[in-house]
Amino acid sequence: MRFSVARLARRLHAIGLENGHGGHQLGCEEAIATIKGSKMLQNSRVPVHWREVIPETVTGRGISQIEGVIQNSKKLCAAVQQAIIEDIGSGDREELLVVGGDHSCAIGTWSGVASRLRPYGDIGLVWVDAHLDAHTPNTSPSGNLHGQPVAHLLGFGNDELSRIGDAFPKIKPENLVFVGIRSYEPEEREFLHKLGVRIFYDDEVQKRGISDVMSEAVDRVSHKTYGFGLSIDMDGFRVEDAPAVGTPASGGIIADEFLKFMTTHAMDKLLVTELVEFLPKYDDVNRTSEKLVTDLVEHIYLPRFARYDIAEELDQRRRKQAYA
Ligand SMILES: NC(=[NH2+])NCCC[C@H](N)C(=O)O
Repeated sequence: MRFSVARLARRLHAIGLENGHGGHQLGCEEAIATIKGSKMLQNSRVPVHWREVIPETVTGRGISQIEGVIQNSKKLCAAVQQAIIEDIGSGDREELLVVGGDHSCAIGTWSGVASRLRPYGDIGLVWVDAHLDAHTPNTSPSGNLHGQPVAHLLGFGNDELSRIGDAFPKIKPENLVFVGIRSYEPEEREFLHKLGVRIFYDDEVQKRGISDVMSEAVDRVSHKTYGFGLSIDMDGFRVEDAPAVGTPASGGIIADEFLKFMTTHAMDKLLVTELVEFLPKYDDVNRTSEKLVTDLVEHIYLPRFARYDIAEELDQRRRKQAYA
């Protein structure tokens, strides 16, 4: 049934988690309201149907937010599981987008997807980011939970957080790849290297180009899996392409080339996309980050919805400054 017939998906369903207290700076909790109200996104060719928006539970800042993140992760996981029960985000007709929030939301998102699809197979994950986000509470220098989702998804760290959805690790190291990495602490790099996780650092991306790297990344996470997820942190892109972030890092992915890849590579096994770390109050006068969020949604999903080759049309739309 899956992947054997042409996809005729018609709707993009979205789940939002309004979380921000896992971040280094506050403000990502405002991303859902901005994206929901975005005229650019409403005028895009991929209308978003909001299924559910989950308010954030706050218990503190830094590591004191861990109780809050446990609550938020459980709620987001349940919402994602329910969507997949309804055949949304499971590789069939209906597509699922999860919007954060700070990147700690990834624990809820991918725990929901992995636990629900476990009877069918493992899931893969492409983690597009400037950061590795692979600390445990013991190694994190900042205590911030947005720097810790990956370790928990691999089955390490806080017991409650690593057992959201079910008691098993959510991602196997061989089914995880990072793209665009350029800011991390030695402990998290060491941890991932020991597990044998493939990391495409920013210098490799600069050398090979994002298209070449992404096609290898997608191949790797598709190989032995039921399907894969895409977790996109806005700070993975160059600051000029995505200014509205709380932890910017120099270098980064050229958004235009990333978007072009999305229209030229089939990504048949993509299950769910997650967009995180958009911090609206830092957007510029042209609302460059809001435009990139819109472009990402259009470039990832329009090719999946259209029956004809959409690459050229998207190319033209991207170049048009009409939104600003
Ligand atoms: N999702 C993010 N923006 N993560 C940034 C993490 C920064 C740093 N490695 C930390 O643990 O605090």
